[in-house]
Amino acid sequence: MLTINDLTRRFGDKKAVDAVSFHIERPAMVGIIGRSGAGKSTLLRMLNRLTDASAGRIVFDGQDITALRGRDRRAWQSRCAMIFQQFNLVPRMDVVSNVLYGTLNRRSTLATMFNLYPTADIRRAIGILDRLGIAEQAPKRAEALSGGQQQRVAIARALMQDPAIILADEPIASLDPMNARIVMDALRRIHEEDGRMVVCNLHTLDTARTYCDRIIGMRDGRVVFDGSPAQLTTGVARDIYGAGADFSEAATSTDIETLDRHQYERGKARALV
Ligand SMILES: Nc1ncnc2c1ncn2[C@@H]1O[C@H](COP(=O)(O)OP(=O)(O)OP(=O)(O)O)[C@@H](O)[C@H]1O
Repeated sequence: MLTINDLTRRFGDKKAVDAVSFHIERPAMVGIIGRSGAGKSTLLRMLNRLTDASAGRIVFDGQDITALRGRDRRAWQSRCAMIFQQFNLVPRMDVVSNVLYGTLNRRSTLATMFNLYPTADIRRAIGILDRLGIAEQAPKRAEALSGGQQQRVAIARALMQDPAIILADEPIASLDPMNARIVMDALRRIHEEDGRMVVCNLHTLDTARTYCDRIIGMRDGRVVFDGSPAQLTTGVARDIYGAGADFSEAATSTDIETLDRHQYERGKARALV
Protein backbone atom coordinates (compact mmCIF):
# COMPACT_ATOMS: atom_id res chain seq x y z
CA MET A 1 0.00 0.00 0.00
CA LEU A 2 2.45 2.71 1.20
CA THR A 3 6.17 2.16 0.76
CA ILE A 4 8.83 4.62 1.79
CA ASN A 5 12.30 3.93 0.53
CA ASP A 6 15.46 5.69 1.72
CA LEU A 7 13.57 8.95 2.05
CA THR A 8 15.89 11.83 2.89
CA ARG A 9 15.46 15.56 3.34
CA ARG A 10 18.41 17.88 3.79
CA PHE A 11 18.29 21.45 5.01
CA GLY A 12 21.79 22.76 4.26
CA ASP A 13 24.19 20.33 5.95
CA LYS A 14 21.53 18.88 8.20
CA LYS A 15 19.57 15.76 7.36
CA ALA A 16 16.15 16.37 8.92
CA VAL A 17 15.03 12.96 7.61
CA ASP A 18 17.81 10.49 6.94
CA ALA A 19 17.23 7.43 4.72
CA VAL A 20 13.89 6.48 6.23
CA SER A 21 12.32 3.27 4.92
CA PHE A 22 9.15 1.47 5.97
CA HIS A 23 6.17 -0.26 4.45
CA ILE A 24 2.54 -0.01 5.55
CA GLU A 25 0.62 -2.94 4.20
CA ARG A 26 -2.96 -2.11 5.10
CA PRO A 27 -4.83 1.03 6.20
CA ALA A 28 -3.41 0.94 9.73
CA MET A 29 -3.27 3.64 12.36
CA VAL A 30 0.42 4.45 12.72
CA GLY A 31 1.97 6.72 15.34
CA ILE A 32 5.29 8.47 14.82
CA ILE A 33 7.06 9.46 18.00
CA GLY A 34 10.35 11.11 18.87
CA ARG A 35 11.71 14.17 20.59
CA SER A 36 11.40 17.65 19.14
CA GLY A 37 13.52 17.98 16.00
CA ALA A 38 13.59 14.21 15.30
CA GLY A 39 12.16 14.81 11.80
CA LYS A 40 8.51 13.79 12.32
CA SER A 41 6.95 16.87 10.72
CA THR A 42 9.36 16.84 7.80
CA LEU A 43 8.50 13.20 7.13
CA LEU A 44 4.77 13.91 7.15
CA ARG A 45 5.19 16.96 4.96
CA MET A 46 7.13 14.91 2.42
CA LEU A 47 4.36 12.29 2.41
CA ASN A 48 1.87 15.03 1.61
CA ARG A 49 4.28 16.61 -0.89
CA LEU A 50 4.27 19.92 0.97
CA THR A 51 8.05 19.45 1.22
CA ASP A 52 10.13 17.88 -1.54
CA ALA A 53 12.39 14.98 -0.75
CA SER A 54 16.13 15.40 -1.36
CA ALA A 55 16.41 11.67 -2.13
CA GLY A 56 14.40 8.47 -1.90
CA ARG A 57 10.92 7.44 -2.94
CA ILE A 58 7.33 7.31 -1.71
CA VAL A 59 5.08 4.81 -3.48
CA PHE A 60 1.35 4.52 -2.78
CA ASP A 61 -0.65 1.75 -4.44
CA GLY A 62 1.99 1.46 -7.15
CA GLN A 63 2.13 5.19 -7.88
CA ASP A 64 5.42 7.06 -7.43
CA ILE A 65 4.29 9.98 -5.25
CA THR A 66 7.71 11.64 -5.20
CA ALA A 67 7.55 12.14 -8.99
CA LEU A 68 4.15 13.89 -9.08
CA ARG A 69 4.01 17.43 -10.47
CA GLY A 70 1.33 20.11 -10.89
CA ARG A 71 -2.22 18.81 -11.08
CA ASP A 72 -1.18 15.26 -10.14
CA ARG A 73 0.56 16.52 -7.05
CA ARG A 74 -2.56 18.48 -6.02
CA ALA A 75 -4.70 15.40 -6.62
CA TRP A 76 -2.41 13.45 -4.29
CA GLN A 77 -2.71 16.18 -1.65
CA SER A 78 -6.50 15.63 -1.77
CA ARG A 79 -6.11 11.89 -1.26
CA CYS A 80 -3.79 12.44 1.65
CA ALA A 81 -5.33 15.10 3.86
CA MET A 82 -3.30 16.87 6.52
CA ILE A 83 -4.29 18.02 10.00
CA PHE A 84 -2.08 20.38 11.97
CA GLN A 85 -1.47 21.23 15.61
CA GLN A 86 -2.86 24.75 15.16
CA PHE A 87 -5.96 23.58 13.25
CA ASN A 88 -5.31 26.00 10.32
CA LEU A 89 -8.93 27.10 10.04
CA VAL A 90 -10.03 30.51 8.77
CA PRO A 91 -10.95 32.00 12.19
CA ARG A 92 -13.56 34.53 11.07
CA MET A 93 -15.30 32.18 8.66
CA ASP A 94 -18.17 29.98 9.81
CA VAL A 95 -17.64 26.32 10.56
CA VAL A 96 -19.49 24.92 7.50
CA SER A 97 -17.54 27.15 5.12
CA ASN A 98 -14.30 25.99 6.75
CA VAL A 99 -15.34 22.37 6.16
CA LEU A 100 -16.34 23.13 2.57
CA TYR A 101 -12.83 24.45 2.02
CA GLY A 102 -11.91 20.77 1.82
CA THR A 103 -13.53 20.65 -1.62
CA LEU A 104 -11.47 23.58 -2.92
CA ASN A 105 -9.24 21.44 -5.12
CA ARG A 106 -12.12 20.32 -7.29
CA ARG A 107 -13.98 23.65 -7.60
CA SER A 108 -13.60 26.52 -10.04
CA THR A 109 -11.98 29.78 -8.94
CA LEU A 110 -15.22 31.64 -9.72
CA ALA A 111 -17.33 29.39 -7.52
CA THR A 112 -14.79 29.81 -4.74
CA MET A 113 -14.70 33.61 -5.10
CA PHE A 114 -18.44 33.90 -4.78
CA ASN A 115 -18.72 31.29 -2.06
CA LEU A 116 -20.94 29.08 -4.20
CA TYR A 117 -21.22 25.58 -2.86
CA PRO A 118 -23.48 22.85 -4.25
CA THR A 119 -26.30 21.92 -1.82
CA ALA A 120 -25.12 18.32 -1.82
CA ASP A 121 -21.70 19.45 -0.55
CA ILE A 122 -23.29 21.56 2.20
CA ARG A 123 -25.42 18.58 3.30
CA ARG A 124 -22.38 16.37 3.29
CA ALA A 125 -20.39 18.87 5.35
CA ILE A 126 -23.15 19.02 7.96
CA GLY A 127 -23.38 15.21 7.96
CA ILE A 128 -19.65 14.97 8.69
CA LEU A 129 -19.89 17.59 11.45
CA ASP A 130 -22.78 15.59 12.92
CA ARG A 131 -20.69 12.45 12.86
CA LEU A 132 -18.02 14.28 14.83
CA GLY A 133 -20.60 15.54 17.34
CA ILE A 134 -20.38 19.25 16.44
CA ALA A 135 -23.24 19.81 13.94
CA GLU A 136 -24.80 22.43 16.21
CA GLN A 137 -21.64 24.54 15.84
CA ALA A 138 -22.06 24.73 12.04
CA PRO A 139 -23.18 28.38 11.79
CA LYS A 140 -20.67 29.74 14.31
CA ARG A 141 -17.38 31.38 13.45
CA ALA A 142 -14.50 28.95 13.82
CA GLU A 143 -12.76 31.27 16.29
CA ALA A 144 -15.71 30.97 18.69
CA LEU A 145 -15.10 27.24 19.20
CA SER A 146 -12.92 25.50 21.77
CA GLY A 147 -9.61 24.00 20.62
CA GLY A 148 -11.03 20.48 20.62
CA GLN A 149 -14.02 21.58 18.56
CA GLN A 150 -11.76 23.44 16.12
CA GLN A 151 -9.62 20.35 15.64
CA ARG A 152 -12.77 18.34 14.90
CA VAL A 153 -13.71 20.97 12.28
CA ALA A 154 -10.24 20.46 10.76
CA ILE A 155 -10.88 16.70 10.71
CA ALA A 156 -14.26 17.32 9.06
CA ARG A 157 -12.54 19.48 6.42
CA ALA A 158 -10.08 16.66 5.80
CA LEU A 159 -12.92 14.11 5.48
CA MET A 160 -14.63 16.33 2.94
CA GLN A 161 -11.76 15.37 0.60
CA ASP A 162 -12.62 11.69 1.12
CA PRO A 163 -8.93 10.95 1.64
CA ALA A 164 -7.29 7.53 1.60
CA ILE A 165 -4.79 8.74 4.19
CA ILE A 166 -5.10 11.24 7.01
CA LEU A 167 -1.80 12.73 8.13
CA ALA A 168 -2.03 14.37 11.53
CA ASP A 169 0.93 16.48 12.69
CA GLU A 170 0.74 16.72 16.49
CA PRO A 171 -3.07 16.98 16.38
CA ILE A 172 -3.48 17.12 20.16
CA ALA A 173 -0.40 19.10 21.18
CA SER A 174 -2.46 22.26 21.82
CA LEU A 175 -5.33 20.52 23.60
CA ASP A 176 -6.16 19.72 27.21
CA PRO A 177 -6.35 16.01 28.10
CA MET A 178 -10.11 15.73 27.72
CA ASN A 179 -10.18 17.34 24.28
CA ALA A 180 -7.09 15.37 23.29
CA ARG A 181 -9.01 12.18 24.02
CA ILE A 182 -12.06 13.32 22.03
CA VAL A 183 -9.90 14.16 19.00
CA MET A 184 -7.91 10.90 19.17
CA ASP A 185 -11.16 8.92 19.59
CA ALA A 186 -12.48 10.64 16.45
CA LEU A 187 -9.36 9.77 14.45
CA ARG A 188 -9.46 6.15 15.64
CA ARG A 189 -13.15 5.84 14.77
CA ILE A 190 -12.56 7.28 11.28
CA HIS A 191 -9.78 4.76 10.80
CA GLU A 192 -11.89 1.81 11.98
CA GLU A 193 -15.21 2.71 10.39
CA ASP A 194 -13.97 4.09 7.07
CA GLY A 195 -10.84 1.97 6.68
CA ARG A 196 -8.68 5.06 6.16
CA MET A 197 -5.00 4.99 6.97
CA VAL A 198 -4.07 7.44 9.72
CA VAL A 199 -0.46 8.49 10.28
CA CYS A 200 -0.12 10.61 13.33
CA ASN A 201 2.87 12.46 14.84
CA LEU A 202 2.57 12.33 18.59
CA HIS A 203 4.55 13.76 21.46
CA THR A 204 3.07 11.46 24.04
CA LEU A 205 3.85 7.78 24.43
CA ASP A 206 0.65 6.85 26.20
CA THR A 207 -1.43 8.26 23.33
CA ALA A 208 0.60 6.33 20.76
CA ARG A 209 0.21 3.12 22.77
CA THR A 210 -3.51 3.57 23.30
CA TYR A 211 -4.55 4.51 19.79
CA CYS A 212 -2.02 3.16 17.30
CA ASP A 213 -1.63 -0.31 15.80
CA ARG A 214 2.00 0.37 15.03
CA ILE A 215 4.52 2.86 16.32
CA ILE A 216 7.55 4.24 14.52
CA GLY A 217 10.19 5.92 16.65
CA MET A 218 12.48 8.55 15.12
CA ARG A 219 15.71 9.97 16.43
CA ASP A 220 17.93 12.46 14.58
CA GLY A 221 16.06 11.87 11.32
CA ARG A 222 16.33 8.07 11.42
CA VAL A 223 13.89 5.31 12.29
CA VAL A 224 15.16 3.73 15.49
CA PHE A 225 12.05 1.73 16.39
CA ASP A 226 9.24 0.16 14.39
CA GLY A 227 6.90 -2.14 16.23
CA SER A 228 3.70 -2.76 18.15
CA PRO A 229 2.59 -0.77 21.21
CA ALA A 230 3.49 -3.78 23.39
CA GLN A 231 7.08 -3.72 22.08
CA LEU A 232 7.47 -0.08 23.03
CA THR A 233 8.88 -0.64 26.50
CA THR A 234 10.25 2.13 28.73
CA GLY A 235 13.80 1.06 27.77
CA VAL A 236 13.00 1.39 24.05
CA ALA A 237 11.35 4.76 24.70
CA ARG A 238 14.49 5.93 26.50
CA ASP A 239 16.54 5.11 23.37
CA ILE A 240 14.09 6.90 21.08
CA TYR A 241 14.12 10.03 23.21
CA GLY A 242 17.87 9.83 23.76
CA ALA A 243 17.25 10.21 27.46
CA GLY A 244 19.30 9.11 30.44
CA ALA A 245 18.38 6.81 33.30
CA ASP A 246 16.22 9.56 34.79
CA PHE A 247 13.84 9.30 31.80
CA SER A 248 10.25 9.28 32.97
CA GLU A 249 7.35 8.33 30.75
CA ALA A 250 5.29 10.84 32.67
CA ALA A 251 7.24 13.60 30.94
CA THR A 252 5.62 12.52 27.67
CA SER A 253 2.17 11.87 29.09
CA THR A 254 -1.11 13.64 28.49
CA ASP A 255 -2.74 12.11 31.50
CA ILE A 256 -3.36 14.74 34.16
CA GLU A 257 -2.79 12.41 37.10
CA THR A 258 0.49 11.15 35.65
CA LEU A 259 1.63 14.70 34.98
CA ASP A 260 0.72 15.78 38.49
CA ARG A 261 2.60 12.82 39.90
CA HIS A 262 5.62 13.59 37.71
CA GLN A 263 5.69 17.23 38.80
CA TYR A 264 5.26 16.18 42.41
CA GLU A 265 8.12 13.68 42.14
CA ARG A 266 10.39 16.22 40.42
CA GLY A 267 9.58 18.73 43.15
CA LYS A 268 10.40 16.11 45.77
CA ALA A 269 13.70 15.28 44.04
CA ARG A 270 14.63 18.97 43.95
CA ALA A 271 13.78 19.32 47.64
CA LEU A 272 16.20 16.49 48.44
CA VAL A 273 19.12 18.11 46.61
N1 LIG B 1 12.37 24.61 6.66
C1 LIG B 1 13.43 24.24 7.39
N2 LIG B 1 14.62 24.84 7.24
C2 LIG B 1 15.70 24.45 7.96
N3 LIG B 1 15.67 23.46 8.88
C3 LIG B 1 14.51 22.83 9.07
C4 LIG B 1 13.31 23.17 8.35
N4 LIG B 1 12.31 22.36 8.75
C5 LIG B 1 12.84 21.56 9.70
N5 LIG B 1 14.15 21.82 9.88
C6 LIG B 1 15.04 21.13 10.83
O1 LIG B 1 14.92 19.75 10.61
C7 LIG B 1 14.93 19.05 11.85
C8 LIG B 1 13.66 18.22 11.98
O2 LIG B 1 12.56 19.09 12.14
P1 LIG B 1 11.05 18.58 12.26
O3 LIG B 1 10.18 19.79 12.42
O4 LIG B 1 10.77 17.67 11.15
O5 LIG B 1 11.11 17.74 13.63
P2 LIG B 1 9.91 17.25 14.54
O6 LIG B 1 10.30 15.90 15.02
O7 LIG B 1 8.64 17.37 13.82
O8 LIG B 1 9.96 18.28 15.75
P3 LIG B 1 8.73 18.96 16.55
O9 LIG B 1 8.16 17.85 17.38
O10 LIG B 1 9.41 20.02 17.36
O11 LIG B 1 7.79 19.50 15.53
C9 LIG B 1 15.10 20.09 12.93
O12 LIG B 1 16.44 20.18 13.28
C10 LIG B 1 14.64 21.36 12.28
O13 LIG B 1 15.27 22.48 12.82
